Amino acid sequence: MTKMLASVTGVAEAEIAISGGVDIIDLKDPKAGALGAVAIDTIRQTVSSVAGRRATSAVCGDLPMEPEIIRAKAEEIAATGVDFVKVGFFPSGNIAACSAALAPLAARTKLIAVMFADLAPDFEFLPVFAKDGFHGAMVDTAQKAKGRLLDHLPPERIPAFVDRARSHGLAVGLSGSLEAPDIPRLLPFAPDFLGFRGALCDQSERTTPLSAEAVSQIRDLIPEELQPGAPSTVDYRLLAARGYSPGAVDPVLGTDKIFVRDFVLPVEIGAYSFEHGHTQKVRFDVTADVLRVTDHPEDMRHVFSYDIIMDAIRTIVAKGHVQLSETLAEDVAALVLEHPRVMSVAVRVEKLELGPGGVGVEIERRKAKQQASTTRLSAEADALRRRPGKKDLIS
Ligand SMILES: O=C[C@H](O)COP(=O)(O)O
Repeated sequence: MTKMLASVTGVAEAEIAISGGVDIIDLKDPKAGALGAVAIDTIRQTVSSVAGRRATSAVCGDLPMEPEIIRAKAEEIAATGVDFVKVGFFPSGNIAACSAALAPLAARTKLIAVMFADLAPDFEFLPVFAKDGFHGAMVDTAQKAKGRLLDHLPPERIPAFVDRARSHGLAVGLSGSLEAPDIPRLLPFAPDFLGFRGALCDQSERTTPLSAEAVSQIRDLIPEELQPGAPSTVDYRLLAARGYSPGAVDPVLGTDKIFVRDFVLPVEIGAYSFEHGHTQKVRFDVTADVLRVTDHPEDMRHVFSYDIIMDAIRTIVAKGHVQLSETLAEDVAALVLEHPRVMSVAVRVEKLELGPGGVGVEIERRKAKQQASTTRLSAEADALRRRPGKKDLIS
């Protein structure tokens, strides 16, 4: 289950975050750069105030990539008792040396390597961090005024980071000026946590104080793990809004058609040899029948984002050459139908460079009985309640 990390400046904001249901309290000074460190005493006071009610982390700062500087700062922060120490790795020839310098500390403290989507991150360092004992790796953005995570690391490139980190046993975090509409687009990658600061502040201005209302709105978009023994009064309509438990949705509300039209991408596709080794323009038209969760949609909790459809298409296309239009259509339909609120989907795949206008295929696929997913969720919920206490990678 993906957890929510909130970057806070100290005790007062930590309490706002805890009250809003945040899972990880991250100490950071948003006025001191992308990874601005807060004073050691502030970290100590906040860790003491949180007193184990939540996991805690703290950043080392935008430090030069000098092994001894990095090691000394990380040791100092680890001594405050935080659960995780976040170390920023900026482009340099010294990354491997900095990672190695932290290996002794990594043996006794959970270190998170922070890479930056807007600074051409080299994910070849992920196995290096793992070798040196890091607990996890995350991608953030360094230049907060220059776009969000997905502007620099598009959805189709996220699996390269997540899968690579996971294959080396690293916990995975995603952050970088994330906003509410980013959340349903990132949850399918099942990161261990999503990190926020800007979206938790008034006017999304990360240097202003944390807003309880903003924290709550972001929290509501990330399904919380049902705590063992939690009361059964889970708001299934809200879970449905996040793509869970369609069975709990009021059948009277019916479905809406969410569509993507004339989405043209360069695609490596075709069975003929002359179609290999290059791309051709392919137009996608997709219409999904999505269970409604309210007749008064107010925010991202209540909608199914068409971005999810486009991300699904981009992710499939990024995998490489596809022989048949039919295969491409089936793959897109299957990925869109994975979303629990999608009941059926029509997919049209059209090659635009081969025929008089276009040639291709159109399919419609319906989800297998929705009871399966409802049964699945209630079974999951029951299992979570019974579970004595699952060890999370981030906990
Ligand atoms: O990981 C948490 C970061 O502090 C995210 O900050 P941001 O949302 O302002 O990019």
